[in-house]
Amino acid sequence: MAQFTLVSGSVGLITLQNPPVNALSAATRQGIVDMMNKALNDPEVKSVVVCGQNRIFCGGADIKEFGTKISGPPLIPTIHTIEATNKPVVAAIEGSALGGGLELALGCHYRIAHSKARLGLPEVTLGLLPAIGGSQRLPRLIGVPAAIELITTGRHITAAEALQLGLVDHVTRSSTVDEAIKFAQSVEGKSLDSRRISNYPCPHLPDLDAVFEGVMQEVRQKAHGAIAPIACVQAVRAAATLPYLEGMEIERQLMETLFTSSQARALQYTFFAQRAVSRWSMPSGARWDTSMPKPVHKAAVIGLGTMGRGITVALAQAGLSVVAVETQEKQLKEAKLVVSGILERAAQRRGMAPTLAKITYSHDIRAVADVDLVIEAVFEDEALKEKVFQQLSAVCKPGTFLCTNTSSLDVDHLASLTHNPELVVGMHFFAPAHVMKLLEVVYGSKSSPEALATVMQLGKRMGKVSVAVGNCWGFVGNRMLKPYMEQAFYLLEEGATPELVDQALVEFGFPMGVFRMSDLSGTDVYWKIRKEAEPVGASGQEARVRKGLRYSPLGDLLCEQGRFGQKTGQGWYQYDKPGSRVARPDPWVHNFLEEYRARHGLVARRIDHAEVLERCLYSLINEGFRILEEGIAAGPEDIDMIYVFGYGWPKHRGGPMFYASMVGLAKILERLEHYHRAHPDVPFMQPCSLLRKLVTCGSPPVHKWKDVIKKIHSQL
Ligand SMILES: CCCCCCC/C=C/C(=O)SCCNC(=O)CCNC(=O)[C@H](O)C(C)(C)COP(=O)(O)OP(=O)(O)OC[C@H]1O[C@@H](n2cnc3c(N)ncnc32)[C@H](O)[C@@H]1OP(=O)(O)O
Repeated sequence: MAQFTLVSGSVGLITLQNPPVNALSAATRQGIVDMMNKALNDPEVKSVVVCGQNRIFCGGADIKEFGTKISGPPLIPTIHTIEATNKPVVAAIEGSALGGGLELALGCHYRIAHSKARLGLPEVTLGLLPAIGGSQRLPRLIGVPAAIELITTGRHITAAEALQLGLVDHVTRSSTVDEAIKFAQSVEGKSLDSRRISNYPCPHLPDLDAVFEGVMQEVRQKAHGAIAPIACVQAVRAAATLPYLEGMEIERQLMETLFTSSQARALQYTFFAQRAVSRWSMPSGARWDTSMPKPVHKAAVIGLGTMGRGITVALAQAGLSVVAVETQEKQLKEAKLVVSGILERAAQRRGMAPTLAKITYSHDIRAVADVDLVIEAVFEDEALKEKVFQQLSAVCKPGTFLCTNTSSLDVDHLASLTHNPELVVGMHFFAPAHVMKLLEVVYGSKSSPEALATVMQLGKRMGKVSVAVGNCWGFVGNRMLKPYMEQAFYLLEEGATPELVDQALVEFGFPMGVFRMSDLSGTDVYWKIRKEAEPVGASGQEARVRKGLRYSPLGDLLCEQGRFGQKTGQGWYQYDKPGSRVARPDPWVHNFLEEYRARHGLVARRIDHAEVLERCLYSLINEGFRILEEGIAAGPEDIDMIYVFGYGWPKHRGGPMFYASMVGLAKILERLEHYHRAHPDVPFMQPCSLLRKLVTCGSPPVHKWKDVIKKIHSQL
């Protein structure tokens, strides 16, 4: 797991060997300890270079070992030995030096990085802190403000930025290991007194208390309830105020709390789940590793509204040639300006030339005749999309994949209008499409494995977390959102205010609550969908009943007042002016709710945050179990990644299905039964049979659910 070689007569080269990323597993740590002892005790060795096999220095601690009983030696004593030795030790950083890997490098006397290397302390993203001395050494080396920023965000930085910060001593474009060996030889026998970071005083900051107070406030606000960023600030504060060894003790204590926390488990689950969803499968048995994607060099976007513009940017940034089609001349001109502006600003930020030349604009759909893949992004109107798909099927070259950006329309129906339904796939982007990480990739009953593989690969090229899901109303994300929103309306009927519901959800960790979110995206978006699904007043239904089931018309009544949310300056909240982002509670809404309750004989009661969370979240989770049972999502990880990357579910809670497993499936079942007894006319509260089955099977951990689902399907 680590190899020792004597090179150039006097340099001990220690190579970490644990593919794919040389993570610091127990065996690798043992290897480092043994090889370092060998090097430091060998009189022939005058200097040491540490590097990683396969051009990657080290991806940090082995995340798979977290949550198991940790064996193997700790690294802190060895890092102290490295720092204290009189033989110069040089870290040769290629690929990545992350987490524990960078902490090891910080214990070395010199760091030489390849120009393409990436460095960072991303422990916070796993619910931890850099606890191999990183929280104490980094601020001593690069100063408190820069260290806080890197440690609390977990951001990976380039070698150039690392050089600028003083994190590395030299950046090279040639062989890093060769340079490190030459350099190590050049400093053999020289004093290392000025190279031991733990001896450095932390650079002085005037008004330290005020700085940390401000930082803590900012970090708390961004953390949405995550505890690791707070602990990171506390650890850096210890570095800034205490001698090194006392700071190390604070680092250890903070880590002890974080290491076993449910947040760390959730974040580590998310790390692996994000990677697991790329290994997709279809109910037919087709899989990611047996289905070949087709190359896509040139793509087209049809419709240049907000979504189409974002998709055009995402495709261009992924390096594709794009044909952007918009039939309305004014919209086309405006889109061109907006797309160019976004690409120019992004290129400026990255110090690169913009990719404008890759986009051609047209108002004629025939311009897409030679593209490999089309993404239709016209207005969410079934008749309009039908027409576009018929046109596309007629004008595109044979074999062109036809994709629809829809949030709820039937992919199979659109496919049925084309000559080759096997080439049709849904691509549900989230606004803004060039920013949001999630892409729901919807395969229809006729979509070929090749089509799905192609679109999943395209999603990866665009930097998306792409999740393959089956075709049903709302797919996974919006389908689960329906019961969540429905419960929020019922809570208003029963006595809650939009502020109370939203506050409970924000305290849970969402960036905003359901009503603020609805105002932001436009209250009329779901109004339109509701009107289509359940026409108001059809067959003389009562206002609060649809098809014999409970219905809340509150959202419809709000829209009838022209209160479409932020864009109109009024919705569930009031805003200073249309488009303003500052939401304030609105007495008009409170009055509107009171009048509504009075009209329907409803008596307001006190509703607490626990009830809001149980009703909104458990009904959403229940629908998630139905989705798993029906095979619309292949596993709980797929649902969780959709919610984390597309719907603002707090990452430190791992996604709704992981959260359910942490709460306890028996408790979720018991509460759903309770609410269903109280509201038998709300089918979303009726516990799904998969949930019952899992509870009967002893509530297995989330990674075992697939086995239970498979068993259910094989029994059907
Ligand atoms: C014993 C107790 C010690 C306590 C120490 C506490 C202090 C230190 C803590 C840490 O160091 S925590 C770990 C910090 N490191 C990270 O967060 C880095 C995580 N990895 C990445 O960001 C990326 O993987 C990468 C290194 C940038 C490489 O990216 P790339 O896109 O090239 O490959 P991936 O698909 O992401 O990964 C390939 C493969 O490797 C697995 N993997 C990656 N990193 C780790 C790791 N640190 N531990 C275990 N496994 C890791 C990853 O899951 C992939 O596996 P498969 O999914 O393909 O099976």
